[in-house]
Amino acid sequence: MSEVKPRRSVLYMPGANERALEKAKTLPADALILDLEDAVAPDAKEAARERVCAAAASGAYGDREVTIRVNGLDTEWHDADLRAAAQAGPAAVVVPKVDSATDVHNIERALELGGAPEKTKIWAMVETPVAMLHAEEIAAASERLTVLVMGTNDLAKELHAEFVPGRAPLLGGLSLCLLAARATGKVILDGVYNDVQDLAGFEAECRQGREFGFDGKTLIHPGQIEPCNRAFAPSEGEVAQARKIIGAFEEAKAAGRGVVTVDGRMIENLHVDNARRILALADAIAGRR
Ligand SMILES: CC(C)(COP(=O)(O)OP(=O)(O)OC[C@H]1O[C@@H](n2cnc3c(N)ncnc32)[C@H](O)[C@@H]1OP(=O)(O)O)[C@@H](O)C(=O)NCCC(=O)NCCSC(=O)C[C@H](O)C(=O)O
Ligand SMILES: [Mg+2]
Repeated sequence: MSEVKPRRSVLYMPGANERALEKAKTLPADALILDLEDAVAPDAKEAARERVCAAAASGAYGDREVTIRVNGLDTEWHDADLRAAAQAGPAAVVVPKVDSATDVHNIERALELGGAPEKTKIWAMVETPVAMLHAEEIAAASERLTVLVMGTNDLAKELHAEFVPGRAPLLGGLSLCLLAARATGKVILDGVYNDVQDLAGFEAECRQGREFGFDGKTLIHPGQIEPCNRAFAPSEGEVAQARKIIGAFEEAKAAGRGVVTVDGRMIENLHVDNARRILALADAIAGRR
């Protein structure tokens, strides 16, 4: 099994907000997105770029993966953002509104020309109707692309959709992107929940994302981190069940059988693979400082 990195909670923070950048050093998020796009006003873009790149290069964020979200491909800031990010060498460059494999190839080339280290990956935001329809070609476009990030605010805006509990208007797009991520072996993160005071609504959306198969969720406020970590981590019960399944299957295999029941349910090889994935994620979470 390839290395498992927990990406349960991935917190955006405005790149111009010095206090938030400092605060993030102690927050229990698995990853951070230092934002140069939506959360930064045009006049503050250049100062934010410098601040964010210095933060990403500082090594001051411990185990947290530090990424930089650059401005979109069609903006006046994009090229300079990518050049500066390539030099800073974050864990990833998060690129908004990626619509095609060609976009991914252009980003990849710019990172190479900018001298980005191998460790700097591409996280592509999928947040337009075109991206939903091109999700597979985007996900498959490059090995450097390791993560798809749902942009559900932009997607809702483009669809003229409303935000409703259960997210019915967005489910088609979410499913297409999940299919694309799993078909190509990429990680996929759910979109943000905008009401930072509605904990019950947030928890329900985390549960839905987990049930769908998302690896984690993007967040906008520190108060969302702990409930999100809980929602996307295997529970004690799930870990115990995974161990039971693996044990029972090993016994059956030793007795020459390829199928067994655990608590009345059929268990085959594929269920054991899933149980191993759960244990690997639980171990990776336990191994975090
Ligand atoms: C949403 C907020 C504007 C709320 O701000 P505020 O009311 O000031 O929050 P609090 O007073 O409750 O803050 C308490 C303390 O926490 C710090 N804080 C707040 N948010 C963050 C954060 N994101 N990261 C780190 N630290 C944060 C405050 O500084 C307070 O600290 P202290 O003073 O020491 O007590 C605000 O939370 C915010 O700006 N959030 C991020 C917004 C953002 O990044 N938006 C862009 C990304 S989302 C997006 O673009 C989605 C996508 O593209 C799509 O299409 O869907
Ligand atoms: Mg967006």
